[in-house]
Amino acid sequence: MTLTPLVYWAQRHEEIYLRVELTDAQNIDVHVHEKVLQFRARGHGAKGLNEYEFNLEFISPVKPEVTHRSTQRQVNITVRKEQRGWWERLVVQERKPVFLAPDFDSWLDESDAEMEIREKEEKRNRLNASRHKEEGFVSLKTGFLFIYNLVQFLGFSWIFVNMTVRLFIFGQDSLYDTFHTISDVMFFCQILAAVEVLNAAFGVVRTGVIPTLIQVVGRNFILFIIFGSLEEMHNRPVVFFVFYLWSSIEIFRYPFYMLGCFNTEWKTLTWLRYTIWIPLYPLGVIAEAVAVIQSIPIFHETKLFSIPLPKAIGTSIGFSYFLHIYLVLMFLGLFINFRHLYKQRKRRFRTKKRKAN
Ligand SMILES: CCCCCCCCCCCCC/C=C/C(=O)SCCNC(=O)CCNC(=O)[C@H](O)C(C)(C)COP(=O)(O)OP(=O)(O)OC[C@H]1O[C@@H](n2cnc3c(N)ncnc32)[C@H](O)[C@@H]1OP(=O)(O)O
Repeated sequence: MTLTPLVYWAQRHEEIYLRVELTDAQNIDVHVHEKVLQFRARGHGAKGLNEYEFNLEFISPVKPEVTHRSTQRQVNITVRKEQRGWWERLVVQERKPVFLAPDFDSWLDESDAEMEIREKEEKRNRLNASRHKEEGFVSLKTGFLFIYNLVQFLGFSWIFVNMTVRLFIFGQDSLYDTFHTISDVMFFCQILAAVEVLNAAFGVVRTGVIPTLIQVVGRNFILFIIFGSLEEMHNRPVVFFVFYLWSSIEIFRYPFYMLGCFNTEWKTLTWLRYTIWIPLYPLGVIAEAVAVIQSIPIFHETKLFSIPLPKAIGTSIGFSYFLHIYLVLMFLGLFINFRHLYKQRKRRFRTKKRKAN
C-alpha cells in the first residue's frame, strides 16, 4: 500500500511552496513532468519510518526545475509557475486530495502577496540607491585623491629634477640660489599639503591626524617663517638641503598613493615609500634644525616677531627664545613621526607577507 505524507502548500505570484511532513527524509526524489509533481522519499511520517510518496497535478503549467531542501523536520519544495499570476487552487481536480492542506505559516492572500512584492521591490530600490550613492562617493573620493597626489607629484618632481639639473650644471653655485628658483613651487605644494591634514581629520584616508599635522606644520614653519620671512636666509645652502630632502621622499610617496587609488602597487615603489624615510627623515630634521639655528641670531638682531612688553618692564620677548623651544619640539616631532612611520612600515609589510602566505 502507498503511504502519503501530509503536505502543506502556499503560493506567491511566481512560486508554489510545498512543505512535506517527513522527518529525517532520505533518498528524496522529486520532479515535475507536464504539470505533475511526483515525490518519493524515505522518512518518518504518520506511519513511522517508511517509503512515502504523492503526486500532484497542478492547475496551471509550472517550470520543470524543482528545488528542495530537507531539514530534520520536513522537506521544503519550491516550484516556479510557468506564468506569473494567482491560482484559484493548487490542483486540477476541484476536490483537493486529503493529504493536502494550506500552510498557514507562509499563507498569504493575493493582496498581501502583492504588498510583499512591493515591499521587496522598495527594499531593493533603496539598497540600489544607497549602493549607487556609495559608489558615487567612492569614485569622487578616488578622483579627488588621485588628482591631489598627481599635482603634488608633478610639483615635487619639478623641484627635484630642477635642483638636480642645476647642481650638475652650476655645481656648488646652485646651492646659493635655491630659494629664488624653487620657492614658488615649494610654497604652492606646501600650502596644498594642508589638504592632507583635512583628509586625515575627516577620515578620507586611513591615517593619524597628529603625525600629518606635525609634518605639515613643521615644514610650513621652516618654509614660511625661517626661510620666507628672513631675506638673509634666502641665499644659504641649507635651503638646498632642506628642499632636496623633502622632495626626495615625496617623489616616491605621491606616486605610491596614486597607484593606491586604483588598488594597485609597484613593489619597488612600495618598498621605497616605506624605507627611504629611514635615512631621510632624520637628515631632513637635522637640516631643518641647522636652518633654525642659523636664523636665531638674525631674529635676535632684527627683533622680527618679538613681542614687546609694557614700557615699565622695558624689554621684549624675542622670537629667538621661542626658536630654542621649537628646536626641542622638532626632535619630539621627529620621534613621534619616526614611530608612526615605523608602525606603518611594519603594518604594510606584515599584511603583505600574510597575503603572500
Ligand atoms: C601639533 C603640531 C605641532 C607642531 C610641532 C612642530 C614640530 C615639528 C617637527 C617635525 C618636523 C618634521 C618636518 C619634516 C621633515 C621632512 O619631511 S624630512 C624628509 C623626509 N620626510 C618624510 O619621510 C615624511 C614624509 N611624510 C609622510 O610620510 C606623511 O606625511 C606622514 C603623515 C608622516 C605619514 O604618512 P601616513 O599617511 O600616515 O602613512 P601612509 O602609510 O603613507 O598612509 C596611510 C594610509 O593612508 C593612505 N593615504 C595617505 N595619504 C594618502 C593620499 N594622499 N592619497 C591616497 N591615499 C593616502 C595610504 O595609502 C595608506 O592606506 P593603506 O594603503 O590602505 O594602508
